[in-house]
Amino acid sequence: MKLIKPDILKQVVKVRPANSYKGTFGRIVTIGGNLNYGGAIIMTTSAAVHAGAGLVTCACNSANLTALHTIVPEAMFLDYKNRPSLLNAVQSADVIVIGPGLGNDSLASDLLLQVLSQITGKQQLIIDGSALTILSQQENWPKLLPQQTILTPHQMEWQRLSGIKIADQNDLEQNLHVQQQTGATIVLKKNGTVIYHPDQTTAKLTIGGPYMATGGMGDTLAGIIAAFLGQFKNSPTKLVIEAAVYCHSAVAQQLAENNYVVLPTSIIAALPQFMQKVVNS
Ligand SMILES: NC(=O)C1=CN([C@@H]2O[C@H](COP(=O)(O)OP(=O)(O)OC[C@H]3O[C@@H](n4cnc5c(N)ncnc54)[C@H](O)[C@@H]3O)[C@@H](O)[C@H]2O)[C@@H](O)CC1
Ligand SMILES: Nc1ncnc2c1ncn2[C@@H]1O[C@H](COP(=O)(O)OP(=O)(O)O)[C@@H](O)[C@H]1O
Ligand SMILES: [Mg+2]
Repeated sequence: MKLIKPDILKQVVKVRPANSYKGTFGRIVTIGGNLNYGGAIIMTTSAAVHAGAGLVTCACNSANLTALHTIVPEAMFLDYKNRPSLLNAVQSADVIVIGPGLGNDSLASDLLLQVLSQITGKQQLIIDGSALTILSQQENWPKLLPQQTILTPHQMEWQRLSGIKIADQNDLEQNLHVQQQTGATIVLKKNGTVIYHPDQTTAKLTIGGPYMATGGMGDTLAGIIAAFLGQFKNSPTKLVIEAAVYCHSAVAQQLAENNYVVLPTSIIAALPQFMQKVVNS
């Protein structure tokens, strides 16, 4: 299996062209954040903004509006119960993230199914958090996935989806067998995250560590992947996803030199400087 090396960042993160504008760097819609888990979608949204996404709209429970705009005023807001506006925003997005803090009530599963049926071949969809659990409850879920879907399960979410017990998830063949039924990219998150690409190649992360074991860490990764996909369109999707996964843990590892625990919000704040260092190096 390929190990993801530091030079992945230089291959993907490029100096911005002078004649660019916000539309050049991707329209992202993030969907999630119920009454209890507003922080999750705010972190996803903020991570996408700080990782360089051009325009980010967050669709969540309206109770989260003030917090969202206080933490990340660069993001736009949509009430996820307002179906026409949500579908409109989804239609014009380059990348959609669904799931962080979405919860698993009937509104949540309705939203997921509607988004799944609406995505076109030109868009990329990242399914994370609660949306993975909802997906695992659907009959023949692999067939519901549009082209260019990225699933970002932690080990329990992957167990729910694949039926493969956490203890057996180091078995590449078993994971590939399920992945092949989906056509999707699977980012199986753990200490030593493994990415299963649609062409059945795999790539392993060898950085990051237990200082990352904090709620919101995966929500943040989903936002970084979305931002990278939205803006680095000249690189192959495989490399862009690998670079995003590497970047998340590389920032964490750097912060861990002086911090016992690395907060997702600290990673988010450090992203712009970290990415500039990549292009300066
Ligand atoms: N601040 C917030 O609003 C937060 C909201 N969150 C959201 O909460 C929802 C539920 O997600 P959770 O992941 O907490 O709940 P899940 O029920 O999906 O997963 C947690 C369960 O899985 C088990 N588990 C086993 N291996 C694991 C592994 N490697 N990583 C994580 N869990 C493992 C845990 O012991 C626990 O029983 C998601 O929508 C998520 O986005 C979480 O991200 C935490 C922070
Ligand atoms: N011990 C660890 N070593 C390396 N990475 C870790 C460790 N613990 C957590 N992480 C990383 O943190 C993230 C956790 O994702 P997830 O469980 O979905 O978080 P949340 O849903 O709370 O945002 C993943 O990217 C995972 O790889
Ligand atoms: Mg998660």
